[in-house]
Parts: sequence; C-alpha cells; structure tokens
Amino acid sequence: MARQYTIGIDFGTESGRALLVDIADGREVASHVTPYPHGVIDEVLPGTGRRLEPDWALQHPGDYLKVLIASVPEVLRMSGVRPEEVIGIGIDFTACTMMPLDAGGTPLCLLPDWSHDPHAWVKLWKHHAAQDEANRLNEIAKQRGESFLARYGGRQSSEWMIAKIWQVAREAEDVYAAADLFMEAADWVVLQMTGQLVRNSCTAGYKAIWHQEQGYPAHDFFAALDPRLDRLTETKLRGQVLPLGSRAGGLSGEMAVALGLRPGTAVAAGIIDAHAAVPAVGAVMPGKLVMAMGTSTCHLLLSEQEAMVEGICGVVKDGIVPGYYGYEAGQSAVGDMFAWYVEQAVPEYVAEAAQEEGESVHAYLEKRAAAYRPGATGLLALDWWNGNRSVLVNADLSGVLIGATLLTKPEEIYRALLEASAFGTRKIIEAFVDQGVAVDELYACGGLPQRNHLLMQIYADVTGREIKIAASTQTAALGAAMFAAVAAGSAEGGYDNILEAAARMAHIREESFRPNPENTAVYERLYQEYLKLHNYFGRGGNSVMASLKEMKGAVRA
Ligand SMILES: Nc1ncnc2c1ncn2[C@@H]1O[C@H](COP(=O)(O)OP(=O)(O)O)[C@@H](O)[C@H]1O
Ligand SMILES: O=C(CO)[C@H](O)[C@H](O)COP(=O)(O)O
Repeated sequence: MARQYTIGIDFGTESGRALLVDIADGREVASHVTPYPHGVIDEVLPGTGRRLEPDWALQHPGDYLKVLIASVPEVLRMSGVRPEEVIGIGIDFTACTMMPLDAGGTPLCLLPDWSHDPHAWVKLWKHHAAQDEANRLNEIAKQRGESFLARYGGRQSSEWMIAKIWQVAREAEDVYAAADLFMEAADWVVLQMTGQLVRNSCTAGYKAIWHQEQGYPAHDFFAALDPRLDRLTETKLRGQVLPLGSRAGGLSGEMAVALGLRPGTAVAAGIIDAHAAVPAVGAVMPGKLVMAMGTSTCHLLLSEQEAMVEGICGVVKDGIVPGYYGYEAGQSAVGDMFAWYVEQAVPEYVAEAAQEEGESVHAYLEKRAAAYRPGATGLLALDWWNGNRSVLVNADLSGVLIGATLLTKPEEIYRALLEASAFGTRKIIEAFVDQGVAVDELYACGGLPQRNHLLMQIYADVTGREIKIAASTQTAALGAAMFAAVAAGSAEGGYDNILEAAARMAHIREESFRPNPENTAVYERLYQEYLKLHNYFGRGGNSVMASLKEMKGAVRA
C-alpha cells in the first residue's frame, strides 16, 4: 500500500517547526525549524521605537506565515514525499496567543492605521500586563458566584483571552472598537490556510471560558465586567467551536501553491502546543501526567472525574482526548528561568570556561551542579521568575533565592533553580492528588528532558516517581500530525479517532529516570521548607512582591 503522511506544525515561543510524519508508525521523516524573525517583542515596538511597558510580550503575525511558507516546502524537499502522499496538516500553538483582526481577517497591527499601537499586535501567551483585569474579573466572578471559576482552579489568569481582551478595551478603546474579531493565533493560522472562521475547543475551553454544553458565560457576566464587553461572545468572539481532530477545512488554492501541497488537503482544527503532546507520548488514558517542559512547563492529565483542583489552569471535558476530562496546570518559567540565569547572571569566567571546554553554559553548569548531593548547596529558591501559574495563579509573584553566602558558586545557584522548578511541579501533583485526581505515572517531553539529565533526575527524586521520556524531540508537532491524520479520517487513509492514531504513532524512550530513595528522603525535608517559603510569599495576604512590583512601576513611569 502507498505510504501516507501528515505534517504537524508546532508554533512555539521563539520559532515554528514543521514535522513530516509517516502515519503508519509515527516515523518522523523530516523536520525544519523557522525562527520567528521578530522573536518575542517585549522591549520596543517594531517600526516605532516605542518602548513597551514591563510585562508586555507581543509577536508579529507575519512570522507565523513565514514558518508555513519556509518550513513546509522544506520538509517536502528533504523527504522527497509527494504532495498527493500528504493527507493532512495540523497545527499546535502556544496559547492564549491572541490578536485583533479587521473584518477581512487581517491583524490590525499589519494595517498602517494601527501598527503604532501595541494593542493592535499579537499578545503572546506570556504577556502578563492584563493582571489588573484578571484580578478584577476574578473578584467580580467570585462575588456573582459564577460557577465557571471552579473549572479554572478558582481563578482566571492574566495570560488568558478575556483578561487580554478587556485590557485592550480599557487601554485602547479605539483598537477594541476597530477589532471585528479577537482570535487565537492557532485559529488565525487555520483561517489563513483554509479561509474558514472556526475556533478549536481546546483553546476556547482552556483559555476563553467556553464550555462544551454551556458555551461562554452569560452576557450579564460580561456586562458586569465592563459594558463594552456585553455582547463580546457573539460578536468579537463569534465562530463555530470545533472538537479536536475535526477537519477545519481544506487547504486553499493559494496556500496550496505557497506550501507545495494539494488544494483541499485536510487541515485539522488547532490545538494548544502542550496538549498536543499528550497523544504523542501515548498518555491517552487517566493517571498519566504529561509534563511539556520547555520555556515554561504545562502539566496535562486525563481523568474520568471532574474535580475542583486548586490553581489548575483548567479542566475541560474532551479538552485533550475525547471521553475524558483534561486537566492543565503549569509553571510559567522553567527553561526561561534557567536561561535568565545563564544569560544575565553567571559571571564571565563561567561563560569563558564553558567556551574553552566546548560546551554550552547550561551543559557546563549542569555537569558541575551534578557533583552536589541534595541539600549540599544550602540554597532554596522559589521558581517564580515569571510569576506563578499553578497553584497560586498570580503573575505578580517573583523569584526568591535564600541561603546564599560569600562562598556560593554559580553551579550551586543553577542547581537550586533546577530544584525549585521540581518543587513547583511536586506542589502541582499534590494539588491533584489532594482532590482525588490520580497521578500514577509521569511523562516528560519538550526540549528540556533531552537536554538536561540532571534536571530530570532531580524531578524523579523530588516527586519520588519514575519519569518516562518521549522518544520524539518534537512531541507537540507529532501530536499535531496525529490530529491531522484524524482530520483526514479513515476514508482518506488516516484514523477515525486520536486513540487509534496514538496506538500506531506514539513512542516513548526505553530509558526512564527513577527516583533514588536517599535523594528523595532529603528532598522531602527540603520540600517542607519550600512549602513554608511558598506559603509565606504566596498566600495569606503577604504583599512583599506586589509592593516591590508596584514601586518599580511607579519609579519607572
Ligand atoms: N541544557 C539546558 N538546560 C536547561 N534549560 C535549557 C537547556 N538548553 C536550553 N534550555 C532552555 O530551554 C528553553 C527552550 O525549550 P524548548 O522546548 O526548546 O522551546 P519552547 O519551549 O519554546 O518550545 C529555553 O528557555 C532555553 O533557555
Ligand atoms: O500556556 C501555554 C499552554 O497552555 C503555552 O502555550 C505554553 O506555556 C507555551 O510554552 P512553550 O513555549 O514552553 O511551549
């Protein structure tokens, strides 16, 4: 039988990558990465010289199209696969990464009238400047007893759709008025490929308070937030919400030419990047916690029950795999926090020594940090360099390091940061377990498990659990390629559902990380200290971090 392929495209924080996959067995035939030319725009708005305020993080939508146009033809060229052998294309995206569009579907930032206004640009998932709106939204929803809050761990995050839209309405009323639609970047790219205005149930469910049976919250909730938001859901958020694995449409003629594929090739509804990784490691049944570890970490878990778990990002029925409640929790800086240390804080001699040894600063520090036993550094950190996503859901929180002395070495601090991120994950696991949502096995995927073995061993030791590692280094793209095979359907040689696709296409590595009982015992004690710090700075009205942030804003203004 002729071979058939799908292409999964993973739109990450810094770059997008296309992966061409053989759907018979998930073999990854070719992949190609296109860095976003504009990267993450968090200091100066392009073309204007205008400085952005702290906590802003924007992107250029043209960069996403560059990924399509550069990487898709490239994987076809590298593999020699013919267009007629590609039966589907699927995308996954960071989320909530959203933008305002005009009535023709053009992002406002691409129009000369609006390009000077930061609110016209794509707000990346880690844009945290809508914290005020998120705080107010949470207060109002709580006062009104809105039942949706329980599905989001009790709080909506500043990273998500409604807070971000409300920030536009409050700070740039003209941009808000000019926006015909607000769209997730995932859905906008699908719109560009197919001409179909559809939304996917994954971003709508996790990021925009949409519920499969109840839809969006009622008008009076939005009106209570702000009269301008009154009809938001049937105007600027309109569009049919499609379940995962649906065929959003066929590739348009123009896009087919640009990408080198057949017109009409099935395009799947989009999915959040981290969520796409779940089928890609085969974790399609309850109790398997998948950690998508990169710039940030997303924790994904399936369950047969819906429970109120503190500070989770959300629980969405059928949100990852049909038939189960899909839970998401997360840490908003993981790789980013290590990168901050490596790029901003290590002394020059470390960078020079790493260069002399022909390795990256990460690898150099990892090797040296591995020489310490748990507890030997005397350091403890809170991993809140980009706020706390779970379980405190507060972007105003910031990083802490205690125990430093005149003798503290850079590799010890590096190790303390790795440990802090592991403690953050353990806290999340405990939040699930405390509510009776089972966590039986851990799976890790994303860039970090492949790059940093010490990190993974620390995670196994801190959580006291074995960690299985994805075989693919492109799990999100592989998951997107699986959903593409489902969107194509069995009639075209694809699959009828994601369980079938996962049974054939998912792989994990033979090697896993197992906890070392001696290390686990020491980490148990350190974790209890971590909890004290966590609760001191994160709960009970302690406002140290918020005050510092407020003062910084006021002094810089
Ligand atoms: N050896 C390493 N140890 C720890 N962190 C690393 C290492 N190498 C890169 N990183 C960090 O990993 C993150 C990138 O992760 P990756 O999964 O590739 O990307 P993304 O999250 O954008 O999909 C960056 O923040 C980078 O600084
Ligand atoms: O919040 C998210 C998912 O819900 C983001 O998509 C995710 O955190 C992006 O991270 P990364 O760049 O590490 O893939």
